[in-house]
Amino acid sequence: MAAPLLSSLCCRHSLRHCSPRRFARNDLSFFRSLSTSISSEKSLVLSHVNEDAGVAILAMNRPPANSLSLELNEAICTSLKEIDTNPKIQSVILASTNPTIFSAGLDVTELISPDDQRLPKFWNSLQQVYIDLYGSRLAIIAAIQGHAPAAGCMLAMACDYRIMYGGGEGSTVDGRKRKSHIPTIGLNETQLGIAAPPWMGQLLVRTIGFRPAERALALGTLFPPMEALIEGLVDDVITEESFSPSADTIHALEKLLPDPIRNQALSLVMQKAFQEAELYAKISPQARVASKLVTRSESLKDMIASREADTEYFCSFICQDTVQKNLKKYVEALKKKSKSK
Ligand SMILES: CC/C=C\CC/C=C/CC(=O)SCCNC(=O)CCNC(=O)[C@H](O)C(C)(C)COP(=O)(O)OP(=O)(O)OC[C@H]1O[C@@H](n2cnc3c(N)ncnc32)[C@H](O)[C@@H]1OP(=O)(O)O
Repeated sequence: MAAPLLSSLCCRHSLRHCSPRRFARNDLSFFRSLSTSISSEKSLVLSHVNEDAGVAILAMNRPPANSLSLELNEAICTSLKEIDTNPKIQSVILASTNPTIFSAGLDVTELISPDDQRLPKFWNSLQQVYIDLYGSRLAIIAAIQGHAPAAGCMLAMACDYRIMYGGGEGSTVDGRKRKSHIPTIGLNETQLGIAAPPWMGQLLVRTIGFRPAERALALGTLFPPMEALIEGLVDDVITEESFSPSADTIHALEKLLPDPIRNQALSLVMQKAFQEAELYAKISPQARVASKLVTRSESLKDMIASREADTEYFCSFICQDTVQKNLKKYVEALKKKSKSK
C-alpha cells in the first residue's frame, strides 16, 4: 500500500521536537469563520474541512507577511496532521489569509543574531514542513494569491498543484478598492547574500528543469505570474478576465466557508483551487498516492537521510560574520521600504 509507505517514511524520521494597519490587510472576515473548525497554536493556521467534498482548507495566518517562524512551521505541521487523520479528506488547499502575500519565506529575523538552541529547532521545523507537504497522502493545492519568495516558493513547490493570481485592476480589501498587485514567485536567496539549501534548490530543478533552475537560482529570480507559468513553476494563472467559476463551485465553496470572501484575488484563487481540489479528491486515493510515490519518494529519502548534516551546515553558514552582515542589511532595507509606504 502506497499511503502507509509515504507516511511512515516521513514519520519515522520526524525530528518534531500587529499593528492594526497590518491586521486590516488580512481578509479575516472570511477566514475567521474557519477558526471554528480546527485552529492551532494561536491560530497561526486556520483550517476547515468539508467531508462531503473531501476537501480541506489550511490557511496561513501570521501577519504581516506569513513569514515562516518556528511557531508557524509547527502550526502548519500540526494542522496538516489533523487533516491527514480524517480519512474522508483527500485534498487540501494551502492558502493565506493575507490578500497580497502567500508567504514571505523564512522569517528573516529568526536568522539574525540567532539563539543557538532555537536555530537548529527552527531549521528542523522548516524541513518538517517540506517533508510533511511533499510526502503527504493528501493532494495539496497551493492557492497563491500573493508573493511567494524563497521558502514561500518552496511551500508552493511542495504542493501537488499551483494556482497563481495573475494580478489585475480593482482588487478589494474589506470592500475598499486598493491598488492592483502583481505577485511574484521564486527562490531569491542569492539576493539576500545566501544560497538556497540543496533540497530546496533540487526541488526547483525537479519543478522547472535543470537549466532554467540553474539560472534562476544564481540570479535569485522572482517570476511574475505569466513567466512562472511559462517556466512551469506554477500550473495555472488566473485573472478576473480569464476565470469565471461555475455556479456549482461557488455554491460548494460557500458551503465550506459560511462567510463570503470579499477580496477578489483571494476569492478567485480559492474558487479555482477548490475546483482542482475536487478533481484530485475524485481520483482513487491509492492510485493517486502510488503515483506520487513514483516521483517523490527517492528525493524525500535523500532529504531525510541528509537532514542532520543539512541542519549543521545551515547553522554554521548562518552564523558566519559576512552572512550576518548581509542579512542585517537586507532586513534594514526591508523595514525602510515598508516604512516609506
Ligand atoms: C545552507 C543554506 C543556508 C541558508 C538558507 C536560508 C534559506 C532561506 C530561505 C528564505 O525563505 S529567506 C527569506 C526570503 N524572503 C524574502 O526575501 C522576502 C522579503 N520580503 C519581501 O520581499 C516583501 O516583504 C514581500 C514582496 C513579500 C511583500 O512586499 P509588501 O507587500 O510590500 O510588504 P512589505 O515589504 O511592506 O512587508 C510587510 C512587513 O512584513 C515584514 N516582512 C516581509 N518579509 C519578511 C520576512 N521574510 N521575514 C520577516 N519579516 C518580513 C516587513 O519587514 C514588513 O514589516 P514592518 O513591520 O517593517 O512593516
